Amino acid sequence: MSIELMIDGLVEKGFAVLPQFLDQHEVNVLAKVMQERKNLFHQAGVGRKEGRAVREKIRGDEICWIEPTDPLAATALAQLAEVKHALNAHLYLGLDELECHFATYPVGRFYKRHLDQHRGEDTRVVTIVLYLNPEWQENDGGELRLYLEKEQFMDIAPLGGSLVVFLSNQFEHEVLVSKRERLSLTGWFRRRPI
Ligand SMILES: O=C(O)CCC(=O)C(=O)O
Ligand SMILES: [Fe+2]
Repeated sequence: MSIELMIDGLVEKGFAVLPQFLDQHEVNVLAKVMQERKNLFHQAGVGRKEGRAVREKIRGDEICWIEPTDPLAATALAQLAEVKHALNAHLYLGLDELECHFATYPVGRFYKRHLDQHRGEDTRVVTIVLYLNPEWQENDGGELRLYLEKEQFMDIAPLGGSLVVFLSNQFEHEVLVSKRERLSLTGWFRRRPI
């Protein structure tokens, strides 16, 4: 993995894509962990606090939160901790913990355009998405569409092992309809509340 390239991308554009951040073996391990925890997943919601609700026309993924000490996710979490250290060392972001969950989009599901940082007191600073689909094909859909300036956008296929990193308050994004079950580990590096 090339942390330098990631830092350059974040400084210049606010986002970076790192293909093969995780090796195929580790991708398979995590995909299997997801499979084994199938009955711990629940339908994801949108909104905050009392307003939080499941709205499948906005967001159709099912999620399962990951504890920082989860032994079966330890390799990936250690690599992500290195990412955090690099971000803090080079960009002085003051990132603290990683809040993360596994997510699965069953066939036909999507997540409409949104921003990850909620208005108000939210401390999510950097979004990371690590894809766990070993054999994703071009026509399987499920791309992450990242909105750039002037309504331009970039589509990123959820290829197994690739990591996408972006500043949470700067990029609206959406997940296009997935034609196959689509797996990922999604997370947010948070800043300590002041
Ligand atoms: O899975 C992805 O590509 C993005 C997921 C996402 O936007 C989210 O969970 O907030
Ligand atoms: Fe998002």
